[in-house]
Amino acid sequence: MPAILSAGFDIVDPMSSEAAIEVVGLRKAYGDHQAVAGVDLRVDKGEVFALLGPNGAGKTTTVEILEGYRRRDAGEVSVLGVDPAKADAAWRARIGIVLQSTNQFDNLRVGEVVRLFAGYYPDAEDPAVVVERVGLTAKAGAAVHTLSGGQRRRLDVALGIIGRPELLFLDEPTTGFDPQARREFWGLVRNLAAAGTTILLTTHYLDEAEELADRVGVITAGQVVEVATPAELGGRSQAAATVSWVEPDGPRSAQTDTPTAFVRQLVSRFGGAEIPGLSVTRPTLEEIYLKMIGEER
Ligand SMILES: Nc1ncnc2c1ncn2[C@@H]1O[C@H](COP(=O)(O)OP(=O)(O)OP(=O)(O)O)[C@@H](O)[C@H]1O
Repeated sequence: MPAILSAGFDIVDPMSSEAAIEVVGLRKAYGDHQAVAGVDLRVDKGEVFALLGPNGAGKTTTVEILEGYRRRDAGEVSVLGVDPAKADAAWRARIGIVLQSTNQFDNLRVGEVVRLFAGYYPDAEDPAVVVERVGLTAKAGAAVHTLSGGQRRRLDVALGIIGRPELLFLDEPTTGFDPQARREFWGLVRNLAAAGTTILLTTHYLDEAEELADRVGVITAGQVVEVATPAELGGRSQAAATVSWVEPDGPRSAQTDTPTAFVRQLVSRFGGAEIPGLSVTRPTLEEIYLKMIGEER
């Protein structure tokens, strides 16, 4: 070994130094069923990454292995530079997990539960600040069992972020939220991301993935079939556009790779006048995603 390394320097691989999560060839079977069948994944530090996939695709199994809650059968896994299967309390304090609600703290008050969790971490955030960030200040003195479903989920998020995690796991975080609560929650996630927190999100809401994620990974049948930005997934950015408009005798639409040229022709045909009902659309993330998983099934 060169002297410089034996003198206590770490070997830093420039390719992996900015990865929060690196997974190569991850496998996990339950009995005969191969739930995770060779997953490769890399999430960069500071990134918001969404895992998408149909029910039973292997998302939760993968995430639980990354969280250190489930053993793998094979593969290499590094989370914040540590193998979660061998992780200790110091590593655990660096990650945040938003668990599905338990009934354990039902009789405590919101502020009390957050303060209780703050005591588990070496460098916890001020509980009152976290309660404010998740929009529960007005409920700080309320018993947990009196919260609505959406308020309860915000409390789960508060408990996930109280330890100032470098990496936050959010498993289907807005299930059961009303539209306004979802938007407020998205704002909270954006603020966390802006402050540098890496976030791994699983969701069945394509609009949520599109709003929040820098990149999405689609898992089907235990394998990652594509990783891309929401704008580029499944060739979306190159997909044909649909131009729609209304002629005197009824609505029309056309698919085209050159919508600008198409609209220019329409403009000249309408003599420069306003074209009734004109719209130009590309496939939504949901349409692209459903096509992708339909092809995989
Ligand atoms: N503890 C377990 N024992 C046996 N089989 C399991 C267990 N947990 C998950 N499975 C199976 O492994 C497969 C992957 O499940 P997993 O929960 O990882 O999928 P998922 O993508 O998270 O699905 P969902 O979107 O429904 O949450 C499924 O077929 C599931 O039935």
